[in-house]
Amino acid sequence: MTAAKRRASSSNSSGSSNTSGSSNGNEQHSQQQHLQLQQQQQQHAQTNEYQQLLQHPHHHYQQHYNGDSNTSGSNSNSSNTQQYHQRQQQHQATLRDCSVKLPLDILWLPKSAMRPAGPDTSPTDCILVVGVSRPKLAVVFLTVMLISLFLTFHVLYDSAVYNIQAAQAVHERHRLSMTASASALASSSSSSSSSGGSFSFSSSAGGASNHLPVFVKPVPSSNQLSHPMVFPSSRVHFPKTSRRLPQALIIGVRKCGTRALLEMLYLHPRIQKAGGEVHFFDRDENYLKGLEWYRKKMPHSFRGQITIEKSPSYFVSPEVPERVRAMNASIKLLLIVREPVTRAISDYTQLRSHAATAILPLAEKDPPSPKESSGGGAGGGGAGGGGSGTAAAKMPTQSLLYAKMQSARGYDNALLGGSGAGAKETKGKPVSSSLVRRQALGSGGGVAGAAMTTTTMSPMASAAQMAAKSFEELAIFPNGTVNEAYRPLSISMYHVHLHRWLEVFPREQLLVVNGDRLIEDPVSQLKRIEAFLGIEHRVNSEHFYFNETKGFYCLRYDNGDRCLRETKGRKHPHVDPVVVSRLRKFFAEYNQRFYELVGEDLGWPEE
Ligand SMILES: Nc1ncnc2c1ncn2[C@@H]1O[C@H](COP(=O)(O)OS(=O)(=O)O)[C@@H](OP(=O)(O)O)[C@H]1O
Repeated sequence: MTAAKRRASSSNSSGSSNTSGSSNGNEQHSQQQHLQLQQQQQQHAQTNEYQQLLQHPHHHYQQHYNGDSNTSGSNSNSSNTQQYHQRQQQHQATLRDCSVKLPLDILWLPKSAMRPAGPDTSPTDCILVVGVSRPKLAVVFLTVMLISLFLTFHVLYDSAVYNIQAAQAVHERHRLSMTASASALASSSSSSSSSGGSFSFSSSAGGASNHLPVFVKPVPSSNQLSHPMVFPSSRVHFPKTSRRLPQALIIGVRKCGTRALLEMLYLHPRIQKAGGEVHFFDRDENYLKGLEWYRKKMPHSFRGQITIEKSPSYFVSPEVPERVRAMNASIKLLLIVREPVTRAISDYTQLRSHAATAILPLAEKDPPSPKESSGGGAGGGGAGGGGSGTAAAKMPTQSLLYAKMQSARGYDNALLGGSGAGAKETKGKPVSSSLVRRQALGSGGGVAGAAMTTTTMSPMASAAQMAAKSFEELAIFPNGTVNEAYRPLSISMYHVHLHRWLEVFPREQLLVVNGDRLIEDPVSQLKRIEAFLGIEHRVNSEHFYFNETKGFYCLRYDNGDRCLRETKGRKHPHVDPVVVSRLRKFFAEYNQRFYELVGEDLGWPEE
């Protein structure tokens, strides 16, 4: 207690004794003052004790305990003393531990060190004085701690964001695959003929994204991040997905296993695929829509993934190589080939199947008039062609089927023996074909094709003929010569088409995949392709199992086993071995030229 306060206290107390009997009011007043004074004295004593404690904590602590034992007076005994000593030893051990381990001197204060913050505050408001012996070190220490905390948080945040995005991408991949399957079912009649019936079970993204139902929310584009960022994106690169133009193309050949190849490659985590055949480079109406249109047909992919699209008709369309180079001169090209005669028979089998499916429903109803169907093609009849849009709307099924058949005729009239008006394309979108024929076949082709024009024959008759003719009839003329203009045969003249590609792209940019080997031993072919694409070897035998019923390898994805659809691996019709032999001899020379171009002998039989 200070001297001034002591004086005030004594004068107050003497004043109160002097006036004690004078009046009740004075008495109450002096009692209040006395109480206040007592409180102040108490607080002052506590402050002194606290200051002593800060200066001599050990000493004070001892006194504190001593005081306790003194108050208990005669009750103090040996067990109390023992307890006290034990507690004191524990306490001192704590002090020693802390001061040794840390670079800072930390003073642990007992609970009794907590004191009211000031005379005006309530006893519950306490202050704790923290003393730092080395303030600079403490600042560094605290800063390091704060930075590590921040970085830890940041790393956790980033990994959470990454996981969310990755999950979204996987979900999107699956969702698009499901949607594509659904839309493929819905539009199978209009698309299967044009895609050669090759729309697969697991098509995803790409063209399929076009058909997303309205209730499916699109994935936010790469440029819009749907989460707040700790750092600006220029400094931290979150793995983003976006639609990218393909870095690799499966350019053909039709019926050589292009779908199987794409699905097998899709087993690789670095590969993203466009689901449907986009036909960007070979169809003028698509090509004129521009690269942005094409890009939007591509699936979402992470940076570092390779987007692949396959449209087998690219291989045989003369304008395609230049167009592809204009998009990306360093693009990687995959060409899958198969023994040419088997390929031609496979082609014939598919064309005949399309013709048959086109006939069946039409036979039950009157065929639509040519006028009604004139605007159609695969896109369906209606207003665009000058036909009756209303009529088309009233008979969607019939129109669709008719359109499908017409589109099949575009290529499939080749089934009747020639290249025909629409022979260049495969999806009922006629583009000038004479040039193709001249380039591919020289002067020999087109005789039979010219004899059979689709305009002179009713669709049903045409389809019926398509379905009725045998492969032998179509491939070999009655005089025994080979019908080179027959489309399934002309496509099998690989060297003609490849020549055009190699005029535009260096040989190293093109990998020839053996389709016959892909059927028998997919892993060996995929290993080559992985190396060619510059991605690590990931697809192995665990990803496949042989399906006895189907007679083909089926694929093991993370979420289940799948085989290609039944349009892949159709049973081929029996073809007269004499015809097969005749055709093999015919192709022997062409095959040799092809081997020379690719620098590899694929060993196809010559008779
Ligand atoms: N694993 C597996 N499963 C099923 N089918 C397989 C497989 N691997 C290759 N193939 C062969 O692929 C042939 C179809 O080729 P494409 O996919 O290029 O046809 S299409 O041009 O897209 O229509 C198809 O031809 P066909 O047998 O004549 O139907 C198959 O022989």
